Amino acid sequence: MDAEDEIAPAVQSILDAARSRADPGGERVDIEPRSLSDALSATEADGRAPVIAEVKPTSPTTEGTRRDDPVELAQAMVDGGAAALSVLTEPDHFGGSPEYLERVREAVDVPVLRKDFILRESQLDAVEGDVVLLIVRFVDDLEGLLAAARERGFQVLVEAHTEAEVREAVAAGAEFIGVNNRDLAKLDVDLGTFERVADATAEGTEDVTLIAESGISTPEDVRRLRAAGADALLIGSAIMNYEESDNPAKIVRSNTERLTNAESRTRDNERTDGRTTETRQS
Ligand SMILES: O=C(O)c1ccccc1NCC(=O)[C@H](O)[C@H](O)COP(=O)(O)O
Repeated sequence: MDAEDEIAPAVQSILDAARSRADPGGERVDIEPRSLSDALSATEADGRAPVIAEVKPTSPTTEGTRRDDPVELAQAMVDGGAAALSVLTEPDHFGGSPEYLERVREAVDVPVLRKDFILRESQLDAVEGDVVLLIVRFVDDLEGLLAAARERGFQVLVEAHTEAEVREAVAAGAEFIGVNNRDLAKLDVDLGTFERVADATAEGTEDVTLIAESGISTPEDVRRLRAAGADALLIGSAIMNYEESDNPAKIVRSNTERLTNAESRTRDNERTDGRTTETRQS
């Protein structure tokens, strides 16, 4: 898909900023990553839904900016049972920074995803993380960038929004594919996106870890997406929007613990769509 095809002005602005951001300079990173597969499997084995909890101070669809210490937030998310963390490093639209990621990764022992809009190889070297995000729609040479990320030791979460993008990600060799429920053309969120795309690509993604992204805010949402085939769930706003009377650990916990009794596991069992799969390891 053409990156400039139908895109929300806020997303165009994010892309423009990513294109004009100076290269980080310095050395090429060389990472010994914490395994995302192992972290997701361990949570699963513990009878909980694997949640990747996101530290996102603000976003184009959020009002205001949270000024909480990212390290305290991250620790609360891990205390709440997050299998892994995602940290925004995009500064201009999400209030993130590579330094936040560095501090968070030092403070926790779960894998940390660098959430940013990476368009070219040099941007991979801004900071060490365990996983980087590449968005199919925005990357010109997905295979090349995937290889460049892996050469540095990163695991890669390849983000898609449509069936065609998932197929592109699979063809490029992605092991982790995120299906974003947020349409970057309009910024609407529709959990049905994951359901439709996972169903349409069931044949072909058997060996892929599928992650449902965006718009997930209740244990019911988690159950619904797990039933549709999500191996893990990426949750940002629902945690970041916690009220003063609440806390992020409690919100993460509510989205994992309550699933213990749900009959929703997908990949290790016979799926409701009749697809039988094996336990995923990579
Ligand atoms: O979050 C946004 O408003 C946003 C706007 C434009 C492009 C990307 C955006 N978010 C990136 C993400 O992928 C989400 O932060 C992530 O999936 C978590 O979503 P949510 O739980 O809905 O915060």
